[in-house]
Amino acid sequence: MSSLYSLKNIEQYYEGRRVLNIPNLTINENQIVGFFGPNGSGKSTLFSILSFINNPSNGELIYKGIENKKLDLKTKQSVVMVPQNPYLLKRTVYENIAYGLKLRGEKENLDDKVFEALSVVGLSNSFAKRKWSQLSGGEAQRVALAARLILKPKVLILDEPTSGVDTNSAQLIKEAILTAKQDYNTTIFISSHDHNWLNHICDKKVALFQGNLIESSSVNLLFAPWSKNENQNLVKEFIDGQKLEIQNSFDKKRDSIAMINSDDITICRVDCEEFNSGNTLKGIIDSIHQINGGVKLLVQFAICGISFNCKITREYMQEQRLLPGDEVNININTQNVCWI
Ligand SMILES: Nc1ncnc2c1ncn2[C@@H]1O[C@H](COP(=O)(O)OP(=O)(O)OP(=O)(O)O)[C@@H](O)[C@H]1O
Repeated sequence: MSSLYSLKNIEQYYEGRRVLNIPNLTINENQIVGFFGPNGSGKSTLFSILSFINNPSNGELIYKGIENKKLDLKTKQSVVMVPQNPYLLKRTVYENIAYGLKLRGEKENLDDKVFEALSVVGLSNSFAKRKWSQLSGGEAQRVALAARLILKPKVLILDEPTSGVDTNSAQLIKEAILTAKQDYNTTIFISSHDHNWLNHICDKKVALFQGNLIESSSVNLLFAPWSKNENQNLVKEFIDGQKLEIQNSFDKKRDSIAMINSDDITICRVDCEEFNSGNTLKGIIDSIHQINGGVKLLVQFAICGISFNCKITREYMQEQRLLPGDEVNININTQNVCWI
């Protein structure tokens, strides 16, 4: 797999304030990379740099081995973005989808290409003649996506593509993204607050916090509010009364965010007796799916609605008879927690 992007010491400043700081990031071709992090963490800023809309204040951005400032227009045009609130032209769906190709003077077989793009996003041909104003939020989002997919881009950047869409549209968007990866060899970057949806689609997940890249694989972020116990350690109190005490956290502020590596979490069936630590909680498995080419399984589970993940082997899953919907014991080793 060859590297498509290489970022070194990338910084973005707005009004004298640094909002992005990425010492090193390499992204390979034909990957789906998910970006997540709280509001204002720098996802859109990073996307505007990766799509060559903005030049970074400092640092080196290399795309296909070429410095960003030396890229030609055609190469830059092969990277397309669907922004958070995509704008549709006040015209028909057909004209919206055909617009990019027309602009590039590629008018051959336009009808077929528009219908193919519609079908990739799960919309029938009858949508072609609809006006932009006759679409639901989820349909408008998919039309905006179709308008980029028709260009068969080298890189497709999607800024929160599922915010405000229903589960059916989210599923259709997911399928369209996978088609782009498989059939057009597109590399895809997606930002989303929906960890479960991201886990099902991404080859790699990257967390951003206050402009810093935190982790490039599965990570668990536990946000405020925190309470303090008698040892002055921070304690997360879940709504059903369960508590998670973070060891050696007496010097941390109550608005801190705990970062728990998924390797520090072990799950076990309810009848398992191997845990004796006080930090054993109960949760429900949401999903189990393959990562790292099937070598490991990522288990997504929730403790009182708060999502976590950990990694297990297939053998462990079979031995423990773990399935989505199961209640499990969750042991969290809090000795290695990082704070951000
Ligand atoms: N043009 C701008 N001028 C000044 N500050 C900006 C500008 N664009 C973004 N910022 C600031 O940069 C920081 C990062 O913003 P950005 O939009 O990249 O975050 P985000 O992670 O995409 O957030 P969200 O999840 O809310 O979309 C924020 O503090 C924001 O206020």
